[in-house]
Amino acid sequence: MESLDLFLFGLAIFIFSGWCFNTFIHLLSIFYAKWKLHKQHSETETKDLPGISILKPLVGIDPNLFENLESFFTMKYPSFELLFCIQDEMDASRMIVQSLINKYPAVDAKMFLGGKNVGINPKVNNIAIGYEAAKYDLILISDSGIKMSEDTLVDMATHMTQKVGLVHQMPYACPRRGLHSSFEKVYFGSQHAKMYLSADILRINCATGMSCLMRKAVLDEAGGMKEFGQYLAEDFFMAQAFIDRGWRVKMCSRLAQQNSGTYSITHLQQRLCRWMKLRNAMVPATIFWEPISLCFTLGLMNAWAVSYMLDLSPMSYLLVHTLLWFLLDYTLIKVLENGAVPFSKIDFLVCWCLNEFSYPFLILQSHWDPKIHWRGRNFKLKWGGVVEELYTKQTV
Ligand SMILES: CCCCCCCC/C=C\CCCCCCCC(=O)N[C@@H](CO)[C@H](O)/C=C/CCCCCCCCCCCCC
Ligand SMILES: O=c1ccn([C@@H]2O[C@H](COP(=O)(O)OP(=O)(O)O[C@H]3OC[C@@H](O)[C@H](O)[C@H]3O)[C@@H](O)[C@H]2O)c(=O)[nH]1
Repeated sequence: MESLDLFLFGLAIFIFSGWCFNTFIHLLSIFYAKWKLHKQHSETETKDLPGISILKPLVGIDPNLFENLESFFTMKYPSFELLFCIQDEMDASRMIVQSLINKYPAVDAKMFLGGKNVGINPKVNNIAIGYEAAKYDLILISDSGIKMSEDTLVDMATHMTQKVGLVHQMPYACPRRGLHSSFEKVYFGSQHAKMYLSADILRINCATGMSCLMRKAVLDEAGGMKEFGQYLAEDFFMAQAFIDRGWRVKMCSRLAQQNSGTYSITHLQQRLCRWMKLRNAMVPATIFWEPISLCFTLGLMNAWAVSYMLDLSPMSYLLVHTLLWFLLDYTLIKVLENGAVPFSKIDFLVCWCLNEFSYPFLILQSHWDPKIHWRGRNFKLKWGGVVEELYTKQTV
């Protein structure tokens, strides 16, 4: 009996320490975001910045594509080229790109059609020709849904100091209409931001590939696009290749403004579930840690722990815990917004609850259905992250 008591007491201490650690990284991420993000750059900083080849993989169109791509033509940066990689020759995005090239003749922009089969990852295949044609030593891979502000490239390039090999942007979202837009902001501005910022402080590889500036020579040394095309999470393996070679991977001070015109809560959740499947295969420790780092799971576990150790009411503890977590998340999103949050506190509460209650089901789904569906294609992931494509039998 005594040894069971000892075990339970030890377990309660362990859970309580996990809670303290989690609250510490929550606070740390807020202070780090306040210190790191939204830095201004002087005019003199922009001088002597190196040229950048920007790779834009495109497949299909959405209502905001023109606006998003146009933001690349209007950036303030000494020298850059835009390399639009269009997966399918008949793709409607071709017309949008052509009209922008005509509208901004002074901008160095080219189009590449059809990609090149270097592996399984369709995004990597799509950018492979543009990658080979890139004329600068730095390349920026930037997804189609990203909208750039005028000074983002300057911010990224100034982070590319001597020891740094890869500069990435933390994912966030532009304000759009409807609750689903607020939901996207709440997810990326709270749960995701806390982990992403903490990972950057602790130098854990967490780089998301939607906006990544990289030294091309290092990618070439690692095997080029052929090497990364075998993985679906090419972003994780690219960042790892830099770390393995002794380069620093750094987050910059501008957020990646996702502004796709096609968005809904279900669409976002399916995307998050796809990312979760990638994480489960590449970093299996997250299978254990991710579920218990959620507000209600950690809260319930710690409610038992504190009631066991201190004879506190688990219910009142759970209420205080949830309120504290909620307030920390709201503070974090305010810091990311660098001003007022563009929706009401009630909307925040609704989206926050929706995310906290639905996320455990996404975790279950990621294990239940391990196949990956991405833009109409199906893939099977192997442990380690290597992927193979699954084809559906066509019956005539
Ligand atoms: C009691 C508290 C313990 C805290 C443990 C936290 C474990 C959290 C696990 C996972 C959440 C990470 C979310 C990060 C966003 C990654 C987004 C993503 O999946 N992107 C993919 C698609 O672009 C990409 O291929 C993956 C890149 C990296 C995945 C690496 C995951 C490891 C993350 C570890 C984060 C630790 C945070 C620091 C906590 C101490
Ligand atoms: O078949 C495809 C799918 C996607 N893509 C391009 O890849 C980019 C990202 O696509 P999506 O927006 O569908 O996907 P995500 O935002 O979830 O991508 C994210 O997760 C998977 C990683 O490999 C990516 O680096 C990351 O950005 C877009 O620019 C898209 O045009 C292709 O070129 N071909």
